[in-house]
Amino acid sequence: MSAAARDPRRRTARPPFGARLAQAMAERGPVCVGIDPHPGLLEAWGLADSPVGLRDFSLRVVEAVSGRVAAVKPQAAFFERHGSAGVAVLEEVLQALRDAGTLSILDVKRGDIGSTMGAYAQAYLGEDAPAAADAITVSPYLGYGSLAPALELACATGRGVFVLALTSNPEGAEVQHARSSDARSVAAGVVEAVARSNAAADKAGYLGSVGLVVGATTGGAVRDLGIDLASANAALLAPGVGTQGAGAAELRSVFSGVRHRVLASTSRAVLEAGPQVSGLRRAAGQTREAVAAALAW
Ligand SMILES: O=c1ccn([C@@H]2O[C@H](COP(=O)(O)O)[C@@H](O)[C@H]2O)c(=O)[nH]1
Repeated sequence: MSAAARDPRRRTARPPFGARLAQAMAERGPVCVGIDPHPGLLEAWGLADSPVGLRDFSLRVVEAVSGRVAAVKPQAAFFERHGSAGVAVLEEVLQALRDAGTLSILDVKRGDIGSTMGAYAQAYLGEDAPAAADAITVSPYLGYGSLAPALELACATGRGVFVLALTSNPEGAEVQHARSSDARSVAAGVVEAVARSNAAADKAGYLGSVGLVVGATTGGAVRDLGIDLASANAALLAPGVGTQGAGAAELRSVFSGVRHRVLASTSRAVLEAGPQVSGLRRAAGQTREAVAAALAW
């Protein structure tokens, strides 16, 4: 491979992630299905808790939902727990999604000092990286500026990032709801930073490629913290739908005024309908219909 081809910043003809996601949501609705191969789910599907079982599980999900939902979100942790063989399966799953023309959002929640963040960015957002996804989740809690290498590489390769703002777990509030001396909450600061990152796309009339993670379980936090989600020109990845308790009412209430930006994410609630591809497909379709109705899609 030439040095130019190895350069992870090599510009690509791929359209920006924000535009690709907006198109996928317009065509396939506002749902993302997670691939979370929990040991209990592998057992329930009659599969071994091994890289072989992991591969069978994940590729069945890809077969069931590709082309039927806007995006698929593999959870890296469930692959990494199988060591290097599990990571090889993750790379295969990401390739299968590419082959199927379905957007991948790799849930890795990376965040580190800028120089190390550059290496993470090359691993997941580099042009020819084996584990490249269309987008990844990142954590801004080492400072939003530390994410710059990921934002820059995503922009160069037509990929995206989703920045954790208000996570779906109850423990997130102790950090994300904290207020600084000017009374602004940490989460509101993250949303403002994302709005700045997406400003050029906004001006050009496109959805930005820097999304936000806002859990569907976060109740009145968006309102109580005075967060203006609409200002961010960002897709809103909303985990927490299904097993964590959020449904139609929560989606309507948390995302009032920004419903058209929401990409609702659900994993176990669909995966429990396996192991048959037909069952998974039916569950994903029902979720898509229910979420679309809730968000008046
Ligand atoms: O705030 C967040 C961010 C990410 N997640 C991830 O989404 C899925 C949720 O799985 P379910 O089975 O639908 O509960 C999982 O991979 C989480 O790590 C989240 O839940 N909340």
